[in-house]
Amino acid sequence: MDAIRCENVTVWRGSVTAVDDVSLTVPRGRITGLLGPSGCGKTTLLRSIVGTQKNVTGNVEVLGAPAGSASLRHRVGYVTQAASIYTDLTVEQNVRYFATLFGATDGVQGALEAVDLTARAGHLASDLSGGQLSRVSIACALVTKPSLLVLDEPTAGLDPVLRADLWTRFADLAASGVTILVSSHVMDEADRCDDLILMRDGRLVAQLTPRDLRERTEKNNLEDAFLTLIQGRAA
Ligand SMILES: Nc1ncnc2c1ncn2[C@@H]1O[C@H](COP(=O)(O)OP(=O)(O)OP(=O)(O)O)[C@@H](O)[C@H]1O
Repeated sequence: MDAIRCENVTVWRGSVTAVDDVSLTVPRGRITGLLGPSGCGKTTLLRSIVGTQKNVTGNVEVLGAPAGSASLRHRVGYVTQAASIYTDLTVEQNVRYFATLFGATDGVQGALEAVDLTARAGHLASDLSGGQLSRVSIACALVTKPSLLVLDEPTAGLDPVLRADLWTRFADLAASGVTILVSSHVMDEADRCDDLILMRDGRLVAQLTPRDLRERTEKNNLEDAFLTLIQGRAA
């Protein structure tokens, strides 16, 4: 069974069709990258999948249940673009808070290690840099041990070493059976994914593997390949 099934999903935000008749599936236990230019509808689609988006038409099913169902709350982790943590708590207190809510306090140290924040565990979140705050958010999601982890541009603003570390961590999680859906507008991250969902102007451009994208467009560079795909569609 697929982790996510979207059928004819359309979302209006104000006068904008942020997601326009998108149908796709996300397989379990793999890393699926949701890629496309800024404003193409990635966040809106992710919000529809985790059940926080209003005005969604069509059908969104997650782990066999309708998106947003109460039964999914303990099974889906969502890391938003803006860090959603308590700035008056320390790094460790933030992670421990979410761990306690989900009955997973044994994973606190592991989650801190995964995002390389063990040395900052006792620091107040208000004293952290933007990149460090993002990493606390990721640790708060990791510690809940979700079956599906949805991450909205988690590597934005991180240095290349940390980005590489995080992608390795995502690969480890996927290998352990966790489904990962991760958005990015940086095409060089596409190579880290098993499958790609490419969007533009609210619409699904293609769903394929990085290898298929290269073969279909005869471009080795994935940024060029994406552009070629779009231009081919526009022609
Ligand atoms: N609260 C809102 N009200 C009205 N329109 C919105 C709102 N939020 C987003 N939009 C519009 O919906 C469209 C999709 O936005 P969305 O944030 O989903 O894109 P995105 O691909 O995630 O962009 P980015 O990569 O910059 O985060 C855009 O045209 C945006 O201007």
